[in-house]
Amino acid sequence: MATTTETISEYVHYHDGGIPGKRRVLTGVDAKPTFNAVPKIDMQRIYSPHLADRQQLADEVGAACRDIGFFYAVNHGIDEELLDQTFDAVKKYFDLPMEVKMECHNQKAEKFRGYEKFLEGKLDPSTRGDLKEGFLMGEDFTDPEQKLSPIPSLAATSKPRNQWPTHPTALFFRPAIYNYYNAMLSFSRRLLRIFALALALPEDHFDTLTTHPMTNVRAVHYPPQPSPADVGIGAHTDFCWFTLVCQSRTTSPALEVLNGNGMWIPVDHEPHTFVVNIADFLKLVTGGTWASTVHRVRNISKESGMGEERYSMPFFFSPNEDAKVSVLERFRKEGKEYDEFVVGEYFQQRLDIDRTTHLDRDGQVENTRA
Ligand SMILES: O=C(O)CCC(=O)C(=O)O
Ligand SMILES: [Fe+2]
Repeated sequence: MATTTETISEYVHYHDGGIPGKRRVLTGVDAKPTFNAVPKIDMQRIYSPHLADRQQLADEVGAACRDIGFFYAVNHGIDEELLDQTFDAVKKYFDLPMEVKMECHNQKAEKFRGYEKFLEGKLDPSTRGDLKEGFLMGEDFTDPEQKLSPIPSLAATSKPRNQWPTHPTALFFRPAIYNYYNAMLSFSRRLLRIFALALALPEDHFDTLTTHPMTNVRAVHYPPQPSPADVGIGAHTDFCWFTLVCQSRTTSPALEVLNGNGMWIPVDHEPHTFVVNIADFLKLVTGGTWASTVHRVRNISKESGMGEERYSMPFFFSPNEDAKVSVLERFRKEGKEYDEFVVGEYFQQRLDIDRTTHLDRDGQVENTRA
C-alpha cells in the first residue's frame, strides 16, 4: 500500500473487514464527487439538556458519517490537562527499557493485550511491518478500575485479560491509562446516543447493546520513518463500532484517510481534539449507508527534516461481546434476508485475520465505495 498509494498509481490497496481490497485512483474527468477534507464538529451540544440541540448535533454528525466516515470532535468537554497527562505517561512508558516493556509482551495474552514490539504488526504485507510500538488494554472484569460485575452469560470474562507492568519504574502507567479510558468511555456512551439520533432512532436505542461494551485503548508510538516505503500502520478499516483518536503534534500530517477517488486526505493534528471514525459494525448495521473509511498512518516528519516522534491514543468502542446485531430495520431491503451475528465472534475473527492474512496481490477484491 505505501508503495502503491501515490496518485500516479492505478490502484490503492488496503484491508477492509479483514479482506484485501483495492480502489482505482480516479483523476481528471474520471474523478467523482467525494470529500477532500475532514470536517470539524462542535460537540458542546452533546451535553445540552435540550433534545433539539442534541438532534441538531446529530444531523451534522450523521452527514459526516455518511459522506466521509471521519470527523474531528472539538469542544468535547474532556479535560485537556487529562489528555496532556496521558500523552506524557505514554511517552514515558515507551521510553522505558525494552525488558520492562516486554514483561507484558502481547504474545503472552489471548487477546493481544499488552506491549506490541516494532514491526510485529503488519497490516500491509508489502511492507516490512508497521513501524510502531503499542500497548493495548481493554474491557476486563477483573480490573477493579472498571467497576464491572461479571455477566453470567460470559463466564470467560471473569478471567484477566489485560496485562499491566509490575516493574517499579512502570507503575505510573496503569492509573494514567485508566484516567483516559474512563473519560473516553463516558464520552463514547454519549456519542453513541448522538449516533442513534442521527439514524432517526430513539436516543437510547443502542443502550441495551452496550451495557458491558467491548472497548480498547491502544497507546501507540510511531518513530519518524526512515524510508517512504515504510508505513506506521498499513491502510485498513477498524473493526469496532467507532474509534476516537487523540494524536500528538507532528509538523507533517501522519494520519491519512482514503477518499472515493483513491486519494489520501491528510488529517492534521488539531490540539485537544479527537478524530472520530466510523468502523465496521456501524457500517454493517446501516447496510453500508455509513462509511467505515480506509485510513493509514505514515510518520514522514523525517522527510520534512523535523524527525518528530508521534504518539496516538485510539479508543475503540464496540457493542457487548455477547450482543447480536444485524442490519437495522430501516436499512433493510424488501424480501432480502439478513444474518445476525454475535459481536464477540466477529471481533475474534477479525483479530485472527489481521494476524494471519497476507495480501495476495493477484487475488484482490476491488472496492470502490467512497
Ligand atoms: O494513530 C492513529 O492516528 C490511528 C491509528 C489507527 O488507525 C488504529 O490504531 O486503528
Ligand atoms: Fe484504525
